Amino acid sequence: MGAPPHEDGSSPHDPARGLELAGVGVRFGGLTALEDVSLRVPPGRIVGVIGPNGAGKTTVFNVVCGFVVPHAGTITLDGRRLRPRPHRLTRLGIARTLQGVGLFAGLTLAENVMAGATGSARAGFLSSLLATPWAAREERRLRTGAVEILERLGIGGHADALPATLPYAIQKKAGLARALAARPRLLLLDEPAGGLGAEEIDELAALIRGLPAAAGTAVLLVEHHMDLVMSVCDEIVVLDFGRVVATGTPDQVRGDPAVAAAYLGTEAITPDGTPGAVAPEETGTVTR
Ligand SMILES: Nc1ncnc2c1ncn2[C@@H]1O[C@H](COP(=O)(O)OP(=O)(O)OP(=O)(O)O)[C@@H](O)[C@H]1O
Repeated sequence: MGAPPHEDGSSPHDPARGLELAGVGVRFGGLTALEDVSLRVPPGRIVGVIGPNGAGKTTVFNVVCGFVVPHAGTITLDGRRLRPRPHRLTRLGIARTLQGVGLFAGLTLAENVMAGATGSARAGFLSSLLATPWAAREERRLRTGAVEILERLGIGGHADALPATLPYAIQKKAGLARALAARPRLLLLDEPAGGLGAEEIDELAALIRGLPAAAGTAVLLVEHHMDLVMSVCDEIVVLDFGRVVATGTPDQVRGDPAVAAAYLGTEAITPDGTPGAVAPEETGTVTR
């Protein structure tokens, strides 16, 4: 057994723990967005958060990023209490992709990824300002690392292109590359399938599946697209009205009556993530 937790809810640093939310509660005025939410994302694992509209998925994402401060509970990363601030995430070992793309429009893909590695959009300024051999070497090193990541995601050929000149799916991958460049302990993926077609989502799923095992990264995925969630996640946490109603493997969650009840009475969620009145027995999907 490990050492006991500290008074503030944290434990001694333990890189095997990953992200943990314990008893997290969030209120917006009189509305309870999260109530007693606990979940764990161990290193090297992908955990998905799903739930009907308004269930609290984005709020989970926002408390981990520091956009929303919970009134109750604790958030720890590798045993250490997290008090996240959006501008300090890189330093805390956290990277995130955004619902849209969020790349710097004036920077090439490689420069965007370099910015992800340094936590600053000023990649390239260093050598132009200092003009020292050291600064030039450092920039070459960053660029080599950036191009390697882009190649790993299959978009190395676009390293010198500006985002707006590329298809949306490539821009989304570049957003992922930028997040990976920070070598995060925790990677937060916010609706990565948004705006992509079925084939592009399959490709993305394959990429996401390959991420954490290689780097030991903990991945938290918030996503509406059931097929992506079911195919990439090791574990799924289901929220309803801000509470965890089920946790388990994709198969366990699919067959859980509490999950079906949470989704009951609203549109069916089909495997391609589109709404439609499809019976669960026909599709093997969760309906609400
Ligand atoms: N900034 C805010 N101010 C007030 N209420 C909010 C705020 N953010 C979220 N809420 C409310 O908190 C609840 C949870 O919202 P949240 O966006 O986390 O749900 P969600 O599961 O991500 O929903 P969706 O699937 O529609 O994106 C909802 O009732 C929502 O209206």
